[in-house]
Amino acid sequence: MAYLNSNNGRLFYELEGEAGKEVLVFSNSLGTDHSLWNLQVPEVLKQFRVLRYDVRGHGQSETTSGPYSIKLLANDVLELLDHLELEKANFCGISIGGLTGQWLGIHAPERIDKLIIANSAAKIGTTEGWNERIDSVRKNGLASIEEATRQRWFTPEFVAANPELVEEVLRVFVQTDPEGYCSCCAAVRDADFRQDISRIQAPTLVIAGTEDKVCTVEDGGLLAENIPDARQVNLKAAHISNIEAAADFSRLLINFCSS
Ligand SMILES: O=C(O)CCC(=O)CC(=O)O
Repeated sequence: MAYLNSNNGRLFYELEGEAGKEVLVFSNSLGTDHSLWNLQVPEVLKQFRVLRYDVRGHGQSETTSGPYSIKLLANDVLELLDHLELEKANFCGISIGGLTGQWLGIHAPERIDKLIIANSAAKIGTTEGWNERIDSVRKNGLASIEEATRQRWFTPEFVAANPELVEEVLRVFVQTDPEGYCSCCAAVRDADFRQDISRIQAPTLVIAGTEDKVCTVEDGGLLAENIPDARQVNLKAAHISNIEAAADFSRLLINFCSS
């Protein structure tokens, strides 16, 4: 575990695995941190080096003054790769992490080997919806939207069967710095890659959740239809599919990156 000073902000990261293996970078969703990938890492490490980090304003990464942009968040990844002298890597991002992946695929194709965009979209939500969420979090804190978040992130069946796992994810959520969260909400609000995704050259795997109401199967379809070398797989899960369908997610990811 280590820190990098990136664009005047301290970024937390962890690089694991044997030097010489290909690298897979994981980028977390809004209100989570690098621990989101705990269920993937042991399997992935059998074949890849794993680079995880906390998105700016989340976990142990610093909350610099906002609002943020996806370009800023993607440049954090490029600085991390430069710092670790990694010329190219596979990149897997979920939701806001998937937007970061799209930016990298469009603007830094020479740094991205294979791209996995999970539970994301070329445009997520509406300006009004994001502004309402920002106002509500600034006034009432993240705990005030915890229950609604649980319902968007996991199906009721998964919550009932895995209460401790779900509570652990939500514990990270309520501990997230509200200002960091709001600054990232603004980055999601302002991102719209619908006109640009056709420029992504990296082989791309789009993963969607059949029960995801935030980034739908149709949102995944728009990505898969417009990115030239993309295919889509739908998992039976809500928004946080890498946890709700962890084994299938890991298998897909590993098969795709090793093909
Ligand atoms: O999860 C993200 O990174 C952004 C999309 C979102 O609104 C997630 C949520 O809180 O339901």
